[in-house]
Amino acid sequence: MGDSVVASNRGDFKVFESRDDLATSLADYVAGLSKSATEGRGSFTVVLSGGSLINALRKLTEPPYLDSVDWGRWHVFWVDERVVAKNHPDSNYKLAYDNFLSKVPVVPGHVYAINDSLSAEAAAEDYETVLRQLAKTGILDASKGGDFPTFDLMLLGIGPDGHVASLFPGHPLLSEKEKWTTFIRDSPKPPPERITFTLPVINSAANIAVVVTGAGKAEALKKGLSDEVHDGLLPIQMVSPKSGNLTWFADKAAAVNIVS
Ligand SMILES: O=C1O[C@H](COP(=O)(O)O)[C@@H](O)[C@H](O)[C@H]1O
Repeated sequence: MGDSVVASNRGDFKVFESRDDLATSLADYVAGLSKSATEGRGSFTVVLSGGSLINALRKLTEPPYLDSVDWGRWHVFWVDERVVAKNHPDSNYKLAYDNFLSKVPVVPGHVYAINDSLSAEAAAEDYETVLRQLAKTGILDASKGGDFPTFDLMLLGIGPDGHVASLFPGHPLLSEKEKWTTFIRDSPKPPPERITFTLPVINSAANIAVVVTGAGKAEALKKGLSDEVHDGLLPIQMVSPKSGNLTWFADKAAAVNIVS
């Protein structure tokens, strides 16, 4: 399949010859985590990003994954959402539904979309209430101690500026230490109003996969893998699971500054 694993002190870093090879390896990885979670706790809690990540999940909608994954035990969340209607072209829910969720037999009641009838602030509060309720019922693992839930898998993309979720470089939201979800009204990337998981929730996940494709992300990926600080840490540099695993999936174009 032409992939290589490159030494990194920031988790497992995998580089792929093509986006197709990356998508196959990502499908294997997600299916493996789904199997261990469903055979263990009985459910698999997976958090999606928007953007290019969704296309990288496409192999999961095909055999053998379509038939072998226990989709009925999946519970699906969003790491961030734009404050737009669910049928708006900017909606992360719409992107995931059209290209992924509508093609696999996930239970509709296990898909936790952000409420699109509320303001940014109210939608963030509402989503946190939903998550806290799921933590009480045991769907969401809150057994590890600490103040934050442990999602089985957090699937992240990164922007060319090094942003993750809707956490942007230099933004005060990067300092949030208590809330599970929060909102932004001045996102530098449109649309300006969004809600997002906070860094403590992201970093409490059992597994975080960062998926990076294309030459436009090469600089952000290089910085994301390094400890060097220029004008503060980039959001991607602040992604560092407390006790979980961090795995990077990059194509050759994105990894051009790291491997030759
Ligand atoms: O605005 C967003 O951007 C990031 C990165 O998107 P990409 O298309 O450059 O991969 C995405 O991860 C996030 O969920 C989204 O809201």
